[in-house]
Amino acid sequence: MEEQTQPSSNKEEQSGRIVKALSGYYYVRPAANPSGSGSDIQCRARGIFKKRGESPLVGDIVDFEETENGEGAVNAIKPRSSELIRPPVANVDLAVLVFSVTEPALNLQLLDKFLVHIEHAGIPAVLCLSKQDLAENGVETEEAAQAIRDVRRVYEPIGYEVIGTSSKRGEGTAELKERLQGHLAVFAGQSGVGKSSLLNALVPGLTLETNAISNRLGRGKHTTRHVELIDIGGGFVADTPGFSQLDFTELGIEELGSCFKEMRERSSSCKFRGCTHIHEPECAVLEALERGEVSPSRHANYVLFMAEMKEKKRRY
Ligand SMILES: Nc1nc2c(ncn2[C@@H]2O[C@H](COP(=O)(O)OP(=O)(O)OP(=O)(O)O)[C@@H](O)[C@H]2O)c(=O)[nH]1
Ligand SMILES: [Zn+2]
Repeated sequence: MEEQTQPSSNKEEQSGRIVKALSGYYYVRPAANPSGSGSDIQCRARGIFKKRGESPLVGDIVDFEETENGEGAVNAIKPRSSELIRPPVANVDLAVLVFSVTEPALNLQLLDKFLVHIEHAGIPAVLCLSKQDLAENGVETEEAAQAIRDVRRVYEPIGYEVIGTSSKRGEGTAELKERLQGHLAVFAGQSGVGKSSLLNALVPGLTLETNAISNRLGRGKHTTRHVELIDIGGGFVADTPGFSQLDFTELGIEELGSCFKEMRERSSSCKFRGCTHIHEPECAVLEALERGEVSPSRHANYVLFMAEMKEKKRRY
């Protein structure tokens, strides 16, 4: 007991963040020296975690100490503000949902599905509309321009920030980088929307592979691919293809309504407790829908997800 409070000089306990996990090692960036990967300490986790059935996650803030062989040991994990299962990252406090205005075409149903998962995880979301250049001089210019207007009209009033970007032209990337300052963010979005291109635009010198086809054959398919945090200078981004296969297995049917912000806010005004906002009389959500204050596409997707969840429940 006594010894723990008297560390010898080279065993001083430090704090830091796990920025990478690979083959049983945790790479910790010391809080005192956050300058880059050169300062990372390759650590093992103490046996105590295994005994407790816990394991450190990328994103964790930890106490660690350096051991004799130039490596280190993780002694303690600080309480997490959030915990994602897939991708396995702790303390994510911002989700950037990336959707391209075209190629692939903007899919509001998928966007709402992402938002449900993010709301369920309790993480604030920013919507990033990528490939804006294609809305001006692409093959499907008019559709793309319309898609941008639709997203802003539907999502900004609910309280989601929308940032338009073009990695090709370097537009909006400074604004996005500014928004990421001080955060640990996760980028989510379907394959080919331009997530890697955005990260490359945000971080000078970063060279993530950017080609939808080779990604599909390569890293996008590796389910066991390790998670790594990218230091964007004043913030971190978890580079991970996770989130690609979204399903509702972790979500209870009764929780779905609370994952739609505009429904969550109105549900206390519904006549019935536990109102599903689908057929009940004096439902505040249905009334708002009637008045045009709740978006028809959002409500339709809510009804659709509800049906999907019920169907899944029947099958298992
Ligand atoms: N015109 C245009 N094309 C872009 C832009 N950003 C990305 N692309 C192209 O879109 C394709 C996919 O980009 P990636 O950055 O690999 O997309 P990703 O989302 O990382 O894809 P995955 O790794 O499969 O998830 C590539 O051919 C890019 O060149 C952009 O701003 N404008
Ligand atoms: Zn209701």
